[in-house]
Amino acid sequence: MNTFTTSPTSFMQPNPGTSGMFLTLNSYVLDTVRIILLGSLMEAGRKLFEWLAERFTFRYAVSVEFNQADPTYPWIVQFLTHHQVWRRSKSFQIGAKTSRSRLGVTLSQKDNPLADYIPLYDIPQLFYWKGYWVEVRCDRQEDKFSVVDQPKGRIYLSIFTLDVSIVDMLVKEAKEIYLSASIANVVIHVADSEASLFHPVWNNVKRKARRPLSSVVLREGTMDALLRDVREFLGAEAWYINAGIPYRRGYLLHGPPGTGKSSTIYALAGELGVDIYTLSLGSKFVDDSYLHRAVSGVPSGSIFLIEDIDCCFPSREDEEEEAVRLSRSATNREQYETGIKQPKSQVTLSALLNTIDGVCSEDGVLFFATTNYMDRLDPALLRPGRVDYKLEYFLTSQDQASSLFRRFYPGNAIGNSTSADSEKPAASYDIELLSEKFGAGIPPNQFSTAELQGYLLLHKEHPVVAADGTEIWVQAELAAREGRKERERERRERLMAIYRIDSREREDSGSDQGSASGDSGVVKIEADDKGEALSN
Ligand SMILES: Nc1ncnc2c1ncn2[C@@H]1O[C@H](COP(=O)(O)OP(=O)(O)OP(=O)(O)O)[C@@H](O)[C@H]1O
Repeated sequence: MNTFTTSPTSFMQPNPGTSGMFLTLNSYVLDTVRIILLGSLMEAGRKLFEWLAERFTFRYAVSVEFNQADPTYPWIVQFLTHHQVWRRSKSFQIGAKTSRSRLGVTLSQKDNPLADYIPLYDIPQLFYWKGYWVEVRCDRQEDKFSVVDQPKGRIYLSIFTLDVSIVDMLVKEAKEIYLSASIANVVIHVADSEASLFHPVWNNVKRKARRPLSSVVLREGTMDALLRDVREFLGAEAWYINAGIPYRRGYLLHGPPGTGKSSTIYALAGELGVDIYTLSLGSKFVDDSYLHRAVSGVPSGSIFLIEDIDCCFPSREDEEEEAVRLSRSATNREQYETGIKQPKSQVTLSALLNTIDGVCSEDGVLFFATTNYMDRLDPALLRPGRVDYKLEYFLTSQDQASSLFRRFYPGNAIGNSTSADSEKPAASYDIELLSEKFGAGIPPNQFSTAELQGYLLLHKEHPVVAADGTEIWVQAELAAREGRKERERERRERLMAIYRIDSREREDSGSDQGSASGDSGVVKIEADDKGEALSN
């Protein structure tokens, strides 16, 4: 009967299997808790350290941010390159060299490699500069709020000092290093894309090789006078301030296309070592607000250049008004063929005048504008104070043609003819004589320097051929020009005829059918002449 006896205490006694499991579980839990606690403590410690470091940086460091879309950005890249801060980076993005500014440093400046090496790290680096520790960090984060395509890079510097003026010192040094590094180039900042309200507009940097002033062939004394004027202005800041006159000066270069207006400005910028900031008023995205922001971003001591400034005022020109009237009855194709243009700029005259007045511009900016159509410009734009110096360009004189020739064949003062025709015996030549021959063959005030340059380029190895062929080339060019003029005149006449018919039809809109059909017949004849349906 004792078969099924159970001791009442058997429940109380630990079961070795269960208790082992319980203990193991217990130790797991304890370990986990310990690990969690340790992890939390470490994380808290890290956060605390970060917080303290941040507090320390905040309290004892001056922090600055450089945005890739801002002109100061290349200065700071050059500065960091100069101090070899990027050297420690082991991770790069490589991009083919383009004119576009990017967070790029060439590893070896001597070899001028074909790619930009762009450091990718965002771990802060420390370097020592003039007795200060400076922390540098860069990133290329996407700007989620930007609706337009903007360069994304940023560089952050923290200088461990309480003296804010050290930033000035650093930026000044950065600019000096940048200028001396770009001494062989003219740096051109172009506002050539949309920019949201919160972004700088100068987001494209190009470099052009510096061009000597003497390479621009102008009338005697023209370049010297311009250079003297600009230098005088740059040295007269105190005078302007004392006299209470805004410290700015406007230059308008006007004349036919291809006579050297832009070349003058680029050569001048190279000579003075100043950057050019340029935009086109004809760009779709350039409106009053854009112009205002652009000019506000031009640093003192730079050139602000607007090329073809006349595109702001098409309606002020009589011929254009006539053309717009004509366009009412002309098809799109005719508008295209006859060069009829709709107003090309969204910038209003008052915004442009405000800009030039210096209301929103930096003091010490040299304002340059070019135009092929001086007479289209509003007189308000031309008044002294806005445009202080007007320089007219002309088609080439015979002297200019000769000196262009001499510039074209340097180092060939006397030599042997390298005639294109290998049958001909080589003959010796004198560049001075050839240049005179060339100059004498060019009718004065008929050709632009760009046209002559185009001709000489055809014979860049053959000065004798160039000089000998001048007359034939001139005749051919003048004949081709006559042909173009004739065709243009015919197109205009056709359009005028259509316009007259169009107006008459509108006047006679209430008159009888017979008269209207008579007019339509004339339109048809015009259309047939042109080989296309021109009727309205
Ligand atoms: N006076 C000049 N001396 C030397 N080269 C010139 C001169 N004029 C024009 N050229 C050459 O012709 C080309 C066009 O010149 P540039 O752009 O300076 O003319 P522009 O007057 O500004 O023309 P546009 O009014 O069409 O802008 C350049 O390659 C330049 O080297």
